Amino acid sequence: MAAVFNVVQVERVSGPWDVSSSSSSSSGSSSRTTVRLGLPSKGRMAEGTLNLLKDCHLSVCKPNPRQYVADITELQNLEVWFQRESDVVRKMLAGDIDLGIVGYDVVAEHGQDNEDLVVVHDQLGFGECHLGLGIPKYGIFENVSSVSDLAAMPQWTSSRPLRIVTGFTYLASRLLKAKGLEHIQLSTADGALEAAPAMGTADAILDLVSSGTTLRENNLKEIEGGTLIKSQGVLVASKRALLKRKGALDVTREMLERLEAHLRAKSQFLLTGNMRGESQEHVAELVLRHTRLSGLQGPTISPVYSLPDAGDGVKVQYYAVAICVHKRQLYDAVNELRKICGSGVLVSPLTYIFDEEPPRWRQLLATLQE
Ligand SMILES: Nc1ncnc2c1ncn2[C@@H]1O[C@H](COP(=O)(O)OP(=O)(O)OP(=O)(O)O)[C@@H](O)[C@H]1O
Ligand SMILES: O=P(O)(O)OC[C@H]1O[C@H](OP(=O)(O)OP(=O)(O)O)[C@H](O)[C@@H]1O
Ligand SMILES: [Mg+2]
Repeated sequence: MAAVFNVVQVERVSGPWDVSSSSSSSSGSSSRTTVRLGLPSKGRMAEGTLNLLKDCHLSVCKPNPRQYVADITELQNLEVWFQRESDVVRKMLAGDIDLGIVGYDVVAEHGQDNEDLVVVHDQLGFGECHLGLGIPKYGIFENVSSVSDLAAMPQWTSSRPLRIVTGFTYLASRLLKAKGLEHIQLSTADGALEAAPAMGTADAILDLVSSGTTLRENNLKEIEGGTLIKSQGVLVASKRALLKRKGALDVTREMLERLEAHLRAKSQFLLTGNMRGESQEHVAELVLRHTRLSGLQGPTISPVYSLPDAGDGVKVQYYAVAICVHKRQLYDAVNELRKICGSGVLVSPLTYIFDEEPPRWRQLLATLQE
């Protein structure tokens, strides 16, 4: 097991990265003319990141796991660097990377509240987990079900604090006290933290949880109030880079727009069906009054022209209705269209829904002006 910190000491000691040195760019960063995007080189977040970018038609070519530099054809003047997630954040603070996609937990722990970091998109929809306390189900913890129960246990004193093992010492030292845990002692380890209580090397753990299987398999439980942060993949940037590096803000905007538009579209299907009706207005009325289908702004309705059996000239008997529906509502939507005599319903996936300027972009510009 690595170093043991007393909470009070941890607060005074700099983290793995001395943030105070981050205000000066590392050598060469100011003369660099390309924009750099840092992506996870391995682990859970690597695949999710590459898949999401691919779905946004921002394909990063990574033919082998040992390739650490790449580019994205669609984004000019951009270099992609594959790094461990914590290094993406550290290098961003040092001025060596401008933008990155990593788990929010890594930004919170290794960014250490540095004001240069700005989360541009906070919900990329993969890598969901939370940082939570895990305590044994057995022994003195058997009836402990909340952080307040844990804090109220007479066992923890300044000479015998609650020993918590975690890879998140910065967040632990910042957030656990605020939850009322007075007497705690932090220690760190690189992995398999869940073994520590049974080994007797810690009383509790503070680690990432997603399915909860590892906790369960090790006879540990989560408790009410024990979640410190929720996390998922985020797009993060260096404010200095966005303000000073030529092209950084343009690349960020394009990435943000594509991500927003894709993440919005991902949950939707486009339905088109033909309906008999007297006019576009009549069909619109049927759809709007007799179904719960309204699409983004409302249904799009267009005439379907056909040649009648006898006579000349084209005739309109059908109208095509196009509507976006949530994937979960697909079957209900098809039935609703059928109810008002819709037929031949085609269903297509959507790649993007570009709306007006994304609120996250406006938010970013406001943050940059602060
Ligand atoms: N159940 C989970 N456990 C850990 N991380 C998760 C989980 N679910 C999502 N994540 C995300 O994945 C990131 C860690 O990924 P991973 O465990 O593959 O890398 P790592 O811990 O850095 O590598 P290693 O485990 O080899 O040291 C976390 O920072 C978090 O954002
Ligand atoms: O809630 P679960 O779905 O069970 O996931 C949680 C576990 O996954 C992670 O470990 P990882 O697999 O990264 O192994 P490591 O300890 O070697 O990093 C994390 O540190 C937990 O131990
Ligand atoms: Mg891990």
